[in-house]
Amino acid sequence: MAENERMYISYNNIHKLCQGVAKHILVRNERPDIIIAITGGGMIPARIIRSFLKNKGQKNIPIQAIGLSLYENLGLDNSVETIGKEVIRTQWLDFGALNQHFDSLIGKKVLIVDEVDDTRTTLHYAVSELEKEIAEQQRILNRMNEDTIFSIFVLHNKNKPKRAALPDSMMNSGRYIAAQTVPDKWLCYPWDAEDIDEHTVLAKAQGND
Ligand SMILES: O=P(O)(O)OC[C@H]1O[C@H](OP(=O)(O)OP(=O)(O)O)[C@H](O)[C@@H]1O
Repeated sequence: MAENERMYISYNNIHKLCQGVAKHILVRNERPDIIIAITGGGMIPARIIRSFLKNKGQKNIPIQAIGLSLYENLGLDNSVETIGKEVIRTQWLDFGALNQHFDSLIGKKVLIVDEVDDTRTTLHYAVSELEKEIAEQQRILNRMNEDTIFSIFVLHNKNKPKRAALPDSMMNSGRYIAAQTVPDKWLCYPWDAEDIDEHTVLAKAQGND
C-alpha cells in the first residue's frame, strides 16, 4: 500500500483527541456513569478519556469491556450476497464487585468507546445488543420508566458508505462523537507499531501529533 494511503496516529494525538472529546461531553453536561470499551481498540481511548471525564473528588467512572471481533462470513450456507463481516461476541458485561451500584445499565448514561468506525458493523451490533438486553431487564425488573442514554465515542470515523446504522435518536442529538472524520485510508495506530519512534515521526509529519 502506498505511504500516502496510510494515516499514522501517535499516542500524543490520541491523548489530545480524547481530551477534546471529554471537554465536549462535559460542556454538554453528559458525563457518563459508565464507559464500555469495545476490545481491543477501544481500550486505550476509554482509559484516557476516563481521566478527562473524572470529577475531582468523585470516584473513577467504571470501565467495562465487551469483546467484539469482526470475522469474514464466507457465505457458505447462503448466496454470494451474504458474504461480508459478522460480529463475534467474545466477552460481555460483568459487573462483578460493582454489583451494588451496577445491577444493570438501566437508567444510566453509557459511553461506548472504540477506536474506529469503519463499516459501522461493530458499533451497530454493540448498541443493538445492549439495547435488547436492557429492554429485557427492564421488563423483568418492572423498571420501564427509566431511560438509558447511550453515547458513542470513536477516535476516527471513516468517511465511507456504512454497512449498518446507529439509532437516529443518537445521530441527531450529538451523542455520536467522532473526534475526527477521516478519508477511507489505512489507519496506523501506535499500538500496532513495531518501531514506535519511527511511527511517531511519520505521524508528526502528517500533522497527527
Ligand atoms: O466499523 P467496523 O467495520 O465494524 O470496524 C471497526 C471494528 O473493527 C476493529 O475491530 P476488530 O474486529 O479488528 O478487533 P480488534 O479491535 O480486537 O482489533 C475495530 O477495533 C473496530 O471494533
